[in-house]
Amino acid sequence: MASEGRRPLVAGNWKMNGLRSSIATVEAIRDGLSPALLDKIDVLICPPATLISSCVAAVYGTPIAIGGQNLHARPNGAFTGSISAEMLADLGASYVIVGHSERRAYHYETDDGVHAKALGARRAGLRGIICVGETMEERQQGRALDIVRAQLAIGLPKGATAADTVVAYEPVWAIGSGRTPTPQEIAEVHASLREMLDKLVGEEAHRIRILYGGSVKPSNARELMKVENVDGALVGGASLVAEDFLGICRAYEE
Ligand SMILES: O=C[C@H](O)COP(=O)(O)O
Repeated sequence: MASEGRRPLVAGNWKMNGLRSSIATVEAIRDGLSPALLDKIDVLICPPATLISSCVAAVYGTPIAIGGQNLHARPNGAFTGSISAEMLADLGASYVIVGHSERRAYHYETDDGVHAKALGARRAGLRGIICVGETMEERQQGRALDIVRAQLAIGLPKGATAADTVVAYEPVWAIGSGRTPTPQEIAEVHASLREMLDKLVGEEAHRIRILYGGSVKPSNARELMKVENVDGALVGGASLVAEDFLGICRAYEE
C-alpha cells in the first residue's frame, strides 16, 4: 500500500511493441481514466521511442505522463543508434526506465551502467525508474534480497530524491510468465529496499516510490497494490491492451 503520502504510480512499459496505429490504445487509456482516479494516482506510458512524440501529443492537456524505456548515459556524441536523456526530454518525455532486466540480460547492462544512466536521466530532468530484480535461481539460493539491495546500492545516484527517482522491483522470473511472488514475498523485498534506500538517502527514502512489476494484471492488481511499501506497478504485457491497463489503474479506485 502506498503510504506516508507517496502517490501511487501505474506505469506501462510497451517494450518493443507498437506501431503508429497503437496511438489508439493511448487515446483509449486517456479517455478511460476518470478525473477522480487521476486525482489519486500518476499514470505513465513508456512506448517505444518511435512513438514518444505522438503519445505526448495524444495525452496533451492531461496529467498522463510519457516516458522512454532506455537511454544512453551521455548527452550526445558518436553513439550510433542511441538516444540520450536530453533527446527524450526534448520530445516531452518526463520519465525513463533504467536497468530493466531485459536490458541487463540482452544488452549486458551492468549496475555501474545503470548508475551512469540514472545520472544521465537526472541531468536532463527526467525521473529515472531504476529496475532491480533477482532470477529464479538467485531466489532459490536465498539470495534475492542481497541481489536487489546490491543492484540498488550501486545503481542509485548519490542524493537521489523522489523528484528524480522511482525504484521498481521486478523479479526476472515473474516478467511475462504469469507467475508472481506471494504478497508476503513482495512485502519482504519492498521493506528491504526501503531500508536500503534509508541507508543510502536517509529521510528521502520515505518519499521515493517503489513499484512492483511482473505479471501484474487486472485480476491480481488489487491484491498486489495493497501490499505494504508497494507504491504502484510497472506493467508490461497488460499495458498493451487499454482495458487491461485501465483495470490495473482502477485497483486504486476504492
Ligand atoms: O516492465 C515491465 C515488466 O517487465 C513486466 O512485464 P509483464 O507485466 O509483461 O510481466
